[in-house]
Amino acid sequence: MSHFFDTPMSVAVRLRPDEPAWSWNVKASTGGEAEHRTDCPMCRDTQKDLFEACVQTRLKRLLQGFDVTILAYGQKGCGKTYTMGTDFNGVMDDKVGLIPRAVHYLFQYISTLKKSYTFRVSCSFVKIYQEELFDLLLPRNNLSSRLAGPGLTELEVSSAQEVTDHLMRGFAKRAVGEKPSESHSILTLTLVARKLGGGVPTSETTTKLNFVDLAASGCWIFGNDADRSKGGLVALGNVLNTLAYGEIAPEYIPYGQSLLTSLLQDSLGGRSIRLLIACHEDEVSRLKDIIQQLSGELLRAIQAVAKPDDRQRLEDRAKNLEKKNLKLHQELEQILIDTADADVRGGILAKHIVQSKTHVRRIMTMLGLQRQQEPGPQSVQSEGNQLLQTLVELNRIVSDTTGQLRARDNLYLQTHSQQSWQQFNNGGGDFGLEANAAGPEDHVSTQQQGNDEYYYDSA
Ligand SMILES: Nc1ncnc2c1ncn2[C@@H]1O[C@H](COP(=O)(O)OP(=O)(O)OP(=O)(O)O)[C@@H](O)[C@H]1O
Repeated sequence: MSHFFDTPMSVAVRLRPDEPAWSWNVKASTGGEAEHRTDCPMCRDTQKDLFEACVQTRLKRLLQGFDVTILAYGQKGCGKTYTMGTDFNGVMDDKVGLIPRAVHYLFQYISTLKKSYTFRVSCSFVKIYQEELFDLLLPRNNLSSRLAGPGLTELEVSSAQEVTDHLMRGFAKRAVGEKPSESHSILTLTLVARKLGGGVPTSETTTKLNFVDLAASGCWIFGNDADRSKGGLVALGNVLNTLAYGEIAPEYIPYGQSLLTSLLQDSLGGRSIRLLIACHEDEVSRLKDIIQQLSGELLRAIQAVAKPDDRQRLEDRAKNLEKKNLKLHQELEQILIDTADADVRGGILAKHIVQSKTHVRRIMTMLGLQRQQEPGPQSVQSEGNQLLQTLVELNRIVSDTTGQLRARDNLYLQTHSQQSWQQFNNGGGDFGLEANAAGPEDHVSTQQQGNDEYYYDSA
């Protein structure tokens, strides 16, 4: 925290330490007629830093006759309770908020002044929910009680721990019935200081220290009355705005607009020091959260209305078919290596080619169906074309291999025939006519394997 102006009305902006730094000014406008602008320090500091920079010095003003009111304002979950320490759990660690720190500091401070003063400190703790006041310190039951006549419980306290014990008990009651974010809570310490002169009191000063953990708001406190349902927030804004004009007679300050402002009347105007801590969540983080939330909702909506994804299914099917075809191709190559008989090879080749053609036709049929609904996905077409290329290549291999095998067989037969004829001519004679009937030319087939039927027109 850089610096802080000790003025009657101050505004501090609190950002969580993990949020990115950003600068801003708070502008409190009253309809354009008067304008009060406060340069706010960056409050991404620790609880300790915040306390030391903003609260500590103000506590000393209590003994100078000033009421001190510290208010935490902001949207739901932005750290009002954390900042105030209203949810204190009894452990004084780094995370402890302003209230426990302040009461410890205050009791330590007044203990150093005992030679010149006597002190009486009392504590009250209330919540305001929908313009009703609930006493959080009534000892007789565990629930907060709506006030009806007798007035607030004020418990005398002589140590910081007594105050924090009351705070913890009261906070537990605050949470009963509705969410803490829907109610205001006010912890008030009333300090009666009697100045000693010659061992006897010579003067008496009564001052109040208020910690106000406001209900969550969705709007900035100044100049926006959209949040009227939160009751006191708008009234508080009106009071603070009016006070910002300067010297104004109390009857013109709209304290009566809400229970909150009525209760705090003495501590908001006159000789009071007010600190409003605007707890703020980072806008970028908030928008990111919204985007994430909307993305999730969109996805869920799509899943709810979408039919099964045919395109994906077709692509998966095409890939499976290509894998099968590749396997066939590998088997074929192995057969070509292993098999010596040309006719057997030819038969197996023909079978595989038929299988491959079947696969291709199935893919093409699926793609054709898909195209009737919308343009076929490029990836599926590309799969189909690749498979066709494979088949064309396969066909070429088959033709070449068949041709080579036949040429070899023909050569063999020719040679064999020539040998036979030679043998025959040389006088073997037993199979001469048959050998002539099955002349070498008849074994040579001119079978052609045209490629045309494998081409797929992807247009
Ligand atoms: N500056 C901070 N550093 C670390 N944690 C924080 C800080 N501010 C808030 N938190 C954490 O964020 C959570 C919400 O904070 P908190 O309850 O104080 O918000 P709130 O404004 O009081 O909420 P509500 O409006 O619901 O009452 C808590 O778990 C709190 O510990």
